[in-house]
Amino acid sequence: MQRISCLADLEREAVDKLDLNTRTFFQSGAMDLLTRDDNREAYNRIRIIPRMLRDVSKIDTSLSIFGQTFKSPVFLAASANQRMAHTDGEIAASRSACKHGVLHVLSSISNYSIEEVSKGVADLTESGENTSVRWLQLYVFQDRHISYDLVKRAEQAGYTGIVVTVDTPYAGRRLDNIRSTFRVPQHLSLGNFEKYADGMHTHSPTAESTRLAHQNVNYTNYQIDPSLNWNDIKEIKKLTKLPVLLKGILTHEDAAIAVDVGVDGIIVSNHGGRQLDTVPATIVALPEVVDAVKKRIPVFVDGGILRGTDVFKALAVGADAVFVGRPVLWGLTYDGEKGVDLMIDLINEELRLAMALSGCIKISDINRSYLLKSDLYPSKL
Ligand SMILES: Cc1cc2nc3c(=O)[nH]c(=O)nc-3n(C[C@H](O)[C@H](O)[C@H](O)COP(=O)(O)O)c2cc1C
Ligand SMILES: CCCCCCC(=O)C(=O)O
Repeated sequence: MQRISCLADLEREAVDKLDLNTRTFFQSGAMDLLTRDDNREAYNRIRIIPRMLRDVSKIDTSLSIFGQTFKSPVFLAASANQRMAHTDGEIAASRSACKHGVLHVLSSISNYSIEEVSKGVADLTESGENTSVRWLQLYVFQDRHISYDLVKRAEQAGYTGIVVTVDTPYAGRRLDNIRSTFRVPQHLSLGNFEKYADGMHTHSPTAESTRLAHQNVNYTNYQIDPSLNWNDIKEIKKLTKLPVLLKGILTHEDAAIAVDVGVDGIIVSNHGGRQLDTVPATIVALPEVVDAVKKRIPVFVDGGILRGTDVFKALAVGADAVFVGRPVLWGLTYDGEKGVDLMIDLINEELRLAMALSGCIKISDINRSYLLKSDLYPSKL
């Protein structure tokens, strides 16, 4: 077997190990996969303009967000059902993030619960060497009590941020999942909802409803509430003292409203191309969001990030940090926690090298002057 030298190698190895059901769930995007693929291709079209002779013998990738320090700006995005990749699932991903001093976002639709993931990393933090920083990704369900309870449980279990996903009032039409009649394996449950399976919560997204949801293709059994709107965001803000971020913003108009309603951070995301096909690649949407936000709150981006140079480009445009989604699943599939360790090490090493070779010593040195201006897409402004 050849040595794994980059995240694309890791993806190839992982994909080889997966059955059709899991592989299509992880790889799928909406309709013709145009946005999923454009997320990557748009990074490839941007050129870096390097500077020389700047003593790059020491490179510092650390940064601070909401008063918390991280060792690298590459964070782990939320994805549902991570035990489909490896039996240790979300616990393995969170442990790896903790050891590397980066943030991990837990999906509402995780197999391990909010509390199980916290317990699963506790031994790493006991020595005081590591701090585990976890945020909860929140789907707002038709039974609002469930979503609000998830926020409270996250607070109690030591999570330090709430990421409300706003691009999923309905699931995107993922043709490969439809063709292969995607199913969550029978032995997996959705850890967060077991306590609501009491007959009182008829709108609880149980594992059974998830199975049905996938079979029904339109996923209505997930019970995500399509009536979600800006007033709900204000309610969620009132509910918690934790920073509340919106994931799925793609325009300067929505970014401006988000700042006005008091949101604490924005994740520019198209859900890895899984929702509305033909929306812009996220690196294309990023400049107008960054310009609208004017550094009042942090802006993050995800989608198609596979290389250290992609991370560099996103930071140069103005992202405070980036998230990787599928690469976490490739790492988990390849070798559980160790596979995620490998994924994080590889992309961090590439980022350090991209910084050194372009003459940037620390994260705050990276800015738009390091990108060829004509490669930055004209936004709709
Ligand atoms: C298999 C899979 C499951 C996902 N589940 C969720 C989820 O539960 N909640 C959510 O907000 N985003 C979810 N996402 C989207 C990711 O958080 C992220 O936006 C996306 O994967 C980024 O693109 P990338 O995979 O190209 O890095 C999922 C993505 C994948 C691939
Ligand atoms: C209503 C759609 C729920 C999808 C849940 C998991 C997810 O976000 C994904 O992309 O898959």
